Amino acid sequence: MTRDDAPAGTRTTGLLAPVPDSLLAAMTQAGAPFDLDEAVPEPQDAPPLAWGVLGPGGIAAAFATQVPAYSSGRVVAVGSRDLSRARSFARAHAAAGKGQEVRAHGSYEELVADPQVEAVYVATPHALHAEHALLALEAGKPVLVEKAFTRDADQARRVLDVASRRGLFIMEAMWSRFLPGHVLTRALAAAGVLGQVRHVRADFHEPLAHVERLVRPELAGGALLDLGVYPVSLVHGLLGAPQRVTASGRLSDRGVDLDEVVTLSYPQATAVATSGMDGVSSKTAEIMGATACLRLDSVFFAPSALEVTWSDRSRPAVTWDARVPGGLQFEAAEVARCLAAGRTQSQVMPWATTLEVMEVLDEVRRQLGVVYPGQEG
Ligand SMILES: NC(=O)C1=CN([C@@H]2O[C@H](COP(=O)(O)OP(=O)(O)OC[C@H]3O[C@@H](n4cnc5c(N)ncnc54)[C@H](OP(=O)(O)O)[C@@H]3O)[C@@H](O)[C@H]2O)C=CC1
Ligand SMILES: O=C1CO[C@H](CO)[C@@H](O)[C@@H]1O
Repeated sequence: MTRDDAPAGTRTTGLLAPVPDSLLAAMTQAGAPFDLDEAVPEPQDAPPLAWGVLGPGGIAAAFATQVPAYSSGRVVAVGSRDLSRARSFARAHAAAGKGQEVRAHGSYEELVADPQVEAVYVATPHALHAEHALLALEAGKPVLVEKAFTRDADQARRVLDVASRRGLFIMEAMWSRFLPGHVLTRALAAAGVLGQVRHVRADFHEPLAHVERLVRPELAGGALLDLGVYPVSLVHGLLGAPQRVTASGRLSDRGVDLDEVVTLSYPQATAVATSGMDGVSSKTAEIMGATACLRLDSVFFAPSALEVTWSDRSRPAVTWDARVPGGLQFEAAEVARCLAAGRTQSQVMPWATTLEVMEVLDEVRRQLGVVYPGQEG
């Protein structure tokens, strides 16, 4: 089905503009007709879910704004190390709570024990994700853990092992994967619309060297876990786990990575993922196939537009305005759907994907010589 019968802007929780018929037709010609409604279900149609936010920082505020605004989910509680911070977050987000108060807890332990909380969103610095995910799992709660999933693959294995043993849902909050622009990108590549994918390039550099959680090695700072995880995850979503990883980059005086160039090699393809926290980049990505190139316009991890250009110059380029309001509602809706279906992992962001991405990040840091406190032995 196409969206051409829906005036632009009517599907305000999903798409602002319909996908061009020419793209959908290219997919059908390639033998894989694409049902956008099935691939990107409306977040408003997901089962309702009551979230508890663990760590009321910057992204937690975006989550608590976007999830109630654009999906059937709502935030019912927040936990902070400091009750006054929890209270002020709860006040700020009460209006979005669909008539329900947001309960403020002065500890993470109290948050995960709150009987009204059906799922926990871990939004703390990278080094603490494992500890906080385990806290929620031990309390019997399903968890959505901000990216990067954990400090390293060892921690990821430990967390996934506990989720598996307890039969509880857990997912890395790699929100880009659930955005319509990324779903369509993967579908176009998988259908062969671009020809065989030969090369992927993506960059994410932003001047963030003033951000405390990114400069501190004990919080697993550095560009890679914060920014580099996006291009690496994009490449993984298209090509899977690489055969070989090579990396070079610069380190700060405190020993975190300021930037990196990561090359991922596959039998039939290559990819270059770059990231950095002391420079500016276009934040674009290109997927270069044998017959066409797909460009994800800035920012590629929440694309404003997708453009396909063909090697056959007589074929007109196709551009789609891929913007959506919010963005975090898509991953939250996926959690709600998985829980309603009794699943412990998402098929879009499965545990194996998270682990393989973490293994790439580990290998990059090994080659750069970044060792976080606690990893020495
Ligand atoms: N999906 C996205 O677009 C984005 C994702 N992120 C991810 O979200 C996570 C958090 O990032 P962000 O919101 O920017 O971080 P912030 O620094 O804004 O917030 C982190 C929160 O963690 C809590 N915390 C617990 N222990 C510590 C500690 N030792 N030091 C500092 N804070 C601590 C704090 O809450 P309190 O002390 O009150 O309990 C704090 O508010 C990261 O994993 C990051 O990669 C970040 C930005 C965007
Ligand atoms: O995920 C993220 C998205 O972009 C931010 C920068 O603008 C990052 O700091 C953050 O962790």
